[in-house]
This record gives sequence, structure tokens and C-alpha cells, in this order.
Amino acid sequence: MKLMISVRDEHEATAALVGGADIIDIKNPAEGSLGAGRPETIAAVVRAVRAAAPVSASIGDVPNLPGTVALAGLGAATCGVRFVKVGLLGARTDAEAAGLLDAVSGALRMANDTVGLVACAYADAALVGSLDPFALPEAAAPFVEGCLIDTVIKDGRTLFQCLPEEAISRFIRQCHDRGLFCGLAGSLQQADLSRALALGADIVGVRTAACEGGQRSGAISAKLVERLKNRVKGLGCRVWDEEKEKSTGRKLLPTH
Ligand SMILES: O=C[C@H](O)COP(=O)(O)O
Repeated sequence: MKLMISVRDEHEATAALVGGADIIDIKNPAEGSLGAGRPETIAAVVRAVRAAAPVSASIGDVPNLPGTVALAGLGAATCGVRFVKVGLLGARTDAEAAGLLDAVSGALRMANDTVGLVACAYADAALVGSLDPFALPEAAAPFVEGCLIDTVIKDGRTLFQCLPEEAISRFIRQCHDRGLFCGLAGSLQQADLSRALALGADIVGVRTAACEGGQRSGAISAKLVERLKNRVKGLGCRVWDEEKEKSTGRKLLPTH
């Protein structure tokens, strides 16, 4: 299981790498759960990380405007990231989700073939009228390399307080059955990491628990990242299903 740390800028990216993060995810917490960073910030993080880890860039908790979102995806893809991550906040149906992802994946192909797309739905979608997260893997499968389930309301409630483990397990299975990697996020704390691994998650995405003061508006602390990483290492790592990698022809884990 890989530890993905969501960072605001190149300074936080460096701290996350020092702490042992496996994946560097760029987001702007001031603009939402998956708020988009500015292009110059994304480029600065890519330069700071170099080849030390895969870099993903979030393009926001997006509205249901495929053209607008595709342009945002193209912009992020030209900054040298390995993944573009899109929060499907404005999609209400699987058809709207597929329409958005089709538009963004077409834009990424204009940039280059090495940039993968990651679709994100929300465990607390019902509170904001967004897409049922369990409709995501099926709708996203033709366009993405992986899916993430996160929380849109960052009030400290964790993913595991929004959904029962059985439901999270179902989401992970839906992804794996379609050859997609699956990430879990949503105010995850140390204690949640073992649950995520036991359920078969491939990636855990964290910001708040890696921030000084335990506030996602705080700064990423290398020490706190190291503590999270040691916890993940102490839990061992899920062995990939070689068959699935062969059958999909895709590395199921992000590579850089
Ligand atoms: O990685 C994405 C998540 O939004 C992490 O943020 P969080 O731990 O503050 O919920």
C-alpha cells in the first residue's frame, strides 16, 4: 500500500519526500477538498520532486462542464505530472461522470500518453448531491488508471466515519475487478491505515494527519509523514495480483 501525501507547494513536497511519501499529490486546500494548484506551483513541485516519486495534480472539485474541465486537465498535464486527479463534485449521474472523464482523458492524450487520469468521488456525496461513489468505477473504467474515494466536507469526519468498512471494501473490489487501482482518503489518521490495508486499498491519501497542528491548513511535517510511513511499512505491503497486471497490461500501482 502506497502513502500519498497531498501538498500545497514545493516546500511541502520536499518535506513529504523527506518523510518517505510514495506519491506526491498537489492540491490547494483553500479551494476545496481537491482544490487545484496553480500551474506554476505544479511545475515547481515537479521540479522539486524530479524522479523521486510519481506526482499527481488535482484539478479541483469540478462542475459538470466537460470543456472547462478538459482545459484544466490539459493545463495540469503540460506541467510534467504522472497523474491528473479530478474530483467529480458536479457530476450527478454516471453518464455525467463518464462525459467529464471522456473529455479530460481526450485532453490528456493531447498532452502526452504518459499522463494517467484518476477519478475521485466522495463518501459524503449524498450531503452535497454529488455522484453516488459506487457508480464511479464502472463509469470511469474506460478513461482512468485508478479511482479515489475521499470526503468533500473536511470537518474532521473520516472516510471510515462516513462509510462502513463493508461499503469501502465494495468500492475497492469494484475498482480491482476493472483493473483499476484504488485510493482511500478523507481525514485519515494513523489508526485508519491498518483498516485501509486490510480492506485491500492500494493507496492512502493523507493531508490533515501529516500537517503540523493537525489542521489541513497547517504545513506538512516531515516527522508526521515519517510516522505515517513507518506505520504503513510496519503493516507490510499488499502483494499485487500479477494476473491482473498481465490481463490489463497496466501496472496497477503508480510508477514514475
Ligand atoms: O489526498 C487527498 C485527501 O483530500 C487528503 O486530505 P485530508 O487527509 O486532509 O482529508
